[in-house]
Amino acid sequence: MKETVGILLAGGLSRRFGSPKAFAELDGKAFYEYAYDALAAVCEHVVVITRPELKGRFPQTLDVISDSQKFAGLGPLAGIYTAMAERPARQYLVLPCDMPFIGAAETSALMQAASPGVDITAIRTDDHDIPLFSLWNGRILDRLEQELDEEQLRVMVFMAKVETEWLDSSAVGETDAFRNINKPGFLKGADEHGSDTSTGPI
Ligand SMILES: Nc1nc2c(ncn2[C@@H]2O[C@H](COP(=O)(O)OP(=O)(O)OP(=O)(O)O)[C@@H](O)[C@H]2O)c(=O)[nH]1
Repeated sequence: MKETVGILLAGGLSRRFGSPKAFAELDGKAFYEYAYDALAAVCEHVVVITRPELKGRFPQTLDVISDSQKFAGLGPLAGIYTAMAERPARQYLVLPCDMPFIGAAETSALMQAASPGVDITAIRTDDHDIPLFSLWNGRILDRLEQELDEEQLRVMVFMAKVETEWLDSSAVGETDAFRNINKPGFLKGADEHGSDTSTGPI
């Protein structure tokens, strides 16, 4: 079994962004490539979890899978579940495709700062929680499936039910690194520090 598998979440609808965020570009590099590089720097393997219609847009050299039929398109928690179920590992480092300012420095700092033995370690800035940049223990897979079977799809609700450690973002990186880009305007105004924490089933 692998020690750490990276889960690159790229199966959302990107309604607010208007086109699939994974393929949006910043300085000529696709968002998903930033996330992939940040995960690959510290994980033995990276799996991209996306929608069937987007699979062919990723390079064939990457390990790209779709949400399991049972929970397809039900949000990030469902994506994390499928990746965990299909790629057994002791732990998983999760990163969404819309946080292009997270790099190897931040993924490695999160891995080092996480306490051993907790179910999930995630980041909290002064003004918001970042549940999707997080480290998940593989032993919670059954619990996660149970939750989805009960149609509980919210990441934050799941995190409250298991042992989640919230790290202050200052232990992992500069506040600016934790911006997620949900709307194209946030990218254009990158120096305005725009980001949006309002989400669907998170
Ligand atoms: N695999 C998978 N990933 C998802 C799913 N829903 C959202 N994500 C990913 O989770 C992260 C956060 O998603 P959001 O920004 O909340 O949702 P979104 O659908 O991408 O965007 P909006 O339609 O604007 O809400 C992104 O990396 C998404 O690609 C899903 O059903 N399956």
